[in-house]
Amino acid sequence: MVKFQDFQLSPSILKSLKRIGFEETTPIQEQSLPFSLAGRDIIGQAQTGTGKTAAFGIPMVERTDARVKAPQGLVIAPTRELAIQVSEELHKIGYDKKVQVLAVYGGQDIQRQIRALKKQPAIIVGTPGRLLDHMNRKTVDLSRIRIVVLDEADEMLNMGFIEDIEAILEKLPAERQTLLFSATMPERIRQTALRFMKNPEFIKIRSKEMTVPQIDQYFVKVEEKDKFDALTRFLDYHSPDLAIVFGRTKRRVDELSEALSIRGYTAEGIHGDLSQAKRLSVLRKFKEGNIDVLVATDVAARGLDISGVTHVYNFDIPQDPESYVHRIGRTGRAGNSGMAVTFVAPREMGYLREVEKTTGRRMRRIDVPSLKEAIEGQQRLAMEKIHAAISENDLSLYREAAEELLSESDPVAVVSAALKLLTKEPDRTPVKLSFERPLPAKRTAKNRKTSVKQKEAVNGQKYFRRKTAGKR
Ligand SMILES: Nc1ncnc2c1ncn2[C@@H]1O[C@H](COP(=O)(O)OP(=O)(O)OP(=O)(O)O)[C@@H](O)[C@H]1O
Ligand SMILES: [Mg+2]
Repeated sequence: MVKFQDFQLSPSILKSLKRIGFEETTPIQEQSLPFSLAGRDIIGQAQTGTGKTAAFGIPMVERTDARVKAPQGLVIAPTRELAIQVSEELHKIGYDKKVQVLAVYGGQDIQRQIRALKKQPAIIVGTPGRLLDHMNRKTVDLSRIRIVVLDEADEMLNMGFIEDIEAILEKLPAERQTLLFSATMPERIRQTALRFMKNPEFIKIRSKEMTVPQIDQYFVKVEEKDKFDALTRFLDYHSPDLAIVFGRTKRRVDELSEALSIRGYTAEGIHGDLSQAKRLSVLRKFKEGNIDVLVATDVAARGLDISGVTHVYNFDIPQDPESYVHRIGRTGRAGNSGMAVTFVAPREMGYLREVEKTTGRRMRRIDVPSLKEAIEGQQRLAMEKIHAAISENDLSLYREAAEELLSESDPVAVVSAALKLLTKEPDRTPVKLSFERPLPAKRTAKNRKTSVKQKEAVNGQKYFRRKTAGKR
C-alpha cells in the first residue's frame, strides 16, 4: 500500500489530497510519480477510471510556482466537458497551494476567457481549437510553460486533432516536460508521440486485459430493426441507477432520446451539434440524477467521470476497439462495478472479435430479456421502493387506511395492486428510428473472401469518421 506521503510532495498538496480523500495511490499514480516528479517525459497507459488525472495533476501543481505570474502548466483535452472536469480536479489538487486554474474551450464567450487569461492563471486546461484561437489572438502567453499534458493522448494525436496539437506544441518552450496519458495507446500513435517527446519513460500498468475486471461485458446479437425494443427490455430488466446509451451519429442520438422519452424514460441526448449551454445542462442533470439515461455520441466516451453510472449500452457497436474501451469505461470507475452491453448486428460480428482481440477479454453472449423478465425487473424496483419507504419513513399516517384496505380485500390482492401502481410496465408505444446501416462486414476467419476493395471502403470510412470526429 503506497501513500501519497511516501512521495516528496509539498505539504500544501498533501493537505489538498487529504481533503479530496485520496490517501493511497492507484497503480498509475504510484508508478508514474517518481518519473514525473523528477521532470521526465512520460507516456502513461492505465485502464479507465484508475486515476490518471491526479497522476498528471499532482506533478503539474507541484511544478508550478504560485508567485510566478504566468501560465506554467498546460493540459490539452479533446472535449469541452473533459477540459472542465480536469480543470476542476486540478483546482482541488492546487487548492492549498493557491494555484489558479482556468479552463478555455469552444462555445464559451471568448471575451470572458480573455479577461480571465489576463489574470495569468498558473495552469490552463483547454481544447485544441480554442487554445489555438487564443494563441492567434495573442491573448494567451505560453512562453513560461514548463509542463504540458495531453490527456486522452492517442485521441489528441489522431487524425482529427494532430495538426492542431502540432501547432500548439511548436509554440511551447523546448525545455518543457511532456506527459501523455490514456487508457489506450495504439502502436502507430505511440510512434507519432515520440516526435514530441524527449527520451520518454513508457509506463504501462501491467494487466491481462485493457478493460477493468469489474465491468461485466456482454454482447447481444440483434437485427437493426429490433434494437430499440431490445434496449427498452434491457433498461426495464436491469433498472440501472444511471445508464449511458451510445449511438453512432448525432441523428441517432436525437432520435433515441426522443423515443426513450416517449416510452416513459427520463432520457436526454448529448452530442456536438447542441449548444454548449445545452450540453452542460444535460450533463449536470445526469450527474444529479434528474436524467436516468444519457444518450450520447462518442463526445461523452472519453474521460468523463460520473459517479453512479452502473450500465453502458452500445446501441451501435463502436467502429474501433479503442472507442469501445473508453465508452464502457464510463462505468466501473474507482473500483466500482458496472455492466456493459454491446448490440451487434449479425454482419458486425467481425468488429466484435476485433474489440475482443484488442481488449484481451471475451464478451459473454446474452439474449434480449423476455417481456416477463422486463416486468420482473421493474417489479423488483417497485419492491425496493416499498422496502425503502418502510425503513425510511414514518408511516403512521397511513396505517389506518392500510388496515381498512386489508379488512376489505385479500391482502395479497392489496399489495399486488399497490405494486402494479408503482411498477413502470413495459411500454410499447410505437416509435420511429431512421434505419442506420450496420457497419460493413469485416474480414474474419469465417469471412476471408472479403475483397480488397471492400476493405478499403472500410478503411476509407474509418478515416472519414476520424476526420469528422475532431469536430465534436
Ligand atoms: N488515489 C486515489 N484514491 C481514491 N480515489 C481516486 C484516486 N485517484 C483517483 N481517484 C478517483 O478515481 C476516479 C477516476 O479517476 P480519473 O477520472 O482520473 O480516471 P482516468 O484514469 O483518467 O480514467 P479515464 O481513462 O476514463 O479518463 C475519480 O473519481 C477520482 O476522484
Ligand atoms: Mg482521464
